[in-house]
Amino acid sequence: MTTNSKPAYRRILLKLSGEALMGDEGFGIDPKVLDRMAQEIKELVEMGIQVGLVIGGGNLFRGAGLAEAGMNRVVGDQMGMLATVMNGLAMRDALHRALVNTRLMSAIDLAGVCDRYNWANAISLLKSGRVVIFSAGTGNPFFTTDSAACLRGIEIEADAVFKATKVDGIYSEDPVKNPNAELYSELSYDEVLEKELKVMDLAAFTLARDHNMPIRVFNMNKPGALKSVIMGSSEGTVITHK
Ligand SMILES: Nc1ncnc2c1ncn2[C@@H]1O[C@H](COP(=O)(O)OP(=O)(O)O)[C@@H](O)[C@H]1O
Ligand SMILES: O=c1ccn([C@@H]2O[C@H](COP(=O)(O)OP(=O)(O)O)[C@@H](O)[C@H]2O)c(=O)[nH]1
Repeated sequence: MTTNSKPAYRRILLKLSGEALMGDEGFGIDPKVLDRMAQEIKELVEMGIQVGLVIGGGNLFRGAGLAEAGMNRVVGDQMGMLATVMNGLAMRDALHRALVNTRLMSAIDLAGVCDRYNWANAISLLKSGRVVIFSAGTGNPFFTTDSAACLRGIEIEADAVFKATKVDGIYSEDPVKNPNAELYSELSYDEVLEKELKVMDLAAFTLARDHNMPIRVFNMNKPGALKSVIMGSSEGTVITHK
């Protein structure tokens, strides 16, 4: 592992899955996990890194799951998007308690709760050192927050999308099912497609590929891993054109 004394990135888009917020609970938000993540994000802000954040909603609702149970898919997706706003509110609160200036934006109008997503405002807030949380995904059903992370990452001209996950990176197979799976440190977009590795859904992935947005997958359950990858360690897996 090699690290430099200066951060390797200037502006990042960090994607946290909703499940990452629930810790060991089966549902909802674990305040201890939220506070730890807020502290880790604070460290980045103190190093001068501009942080955009996309949070999932899978700890509360997923449209596909609700549709399987009989609900209309669009309504289920709307509930999923609102779940990401709830997670965003909780994360903003944790960041404010950690004394980090943070703005919450939503792709859906929620006047009185948070700002409506606005690209120009987001850029100027990031430049002034605020963390900006992009919630409600893309604002459209049938998409995921991985798509939102790639979309916002491209829009704000982030250096890379950092996908925080529960495993150490991308493996030759699902490491939960096969503990002997091989961890990749680098992959090209084409290799991910050829090998059918499940990194994110295809819509999100092809958006990143077409706009040359590097994706780094790393394990957020490891304390300090976020700072370590930002400082240029080779932890996790990076996907680029190579
Ligand atoms: N080739 C693979 N490499 C790494 N993880 C994989 C792979 N295939 C499936 N997975 C699974 O994907 C999960 C992480 O996906 P992620 O998108 O972060 O979760 P979520 O679906 O909660 O958003 C891991 O827990 C792992 O079990
Ligand atoms: O652009 C979007 C992003 C999210 N969602 C809905 O919000 C849910 C929660 O997002 P996601 O599953 O991506 O969360 P994560 O897996 O990251 O926790 C999804 O299942 C969808 O129902 C949506 O409809 N459009």
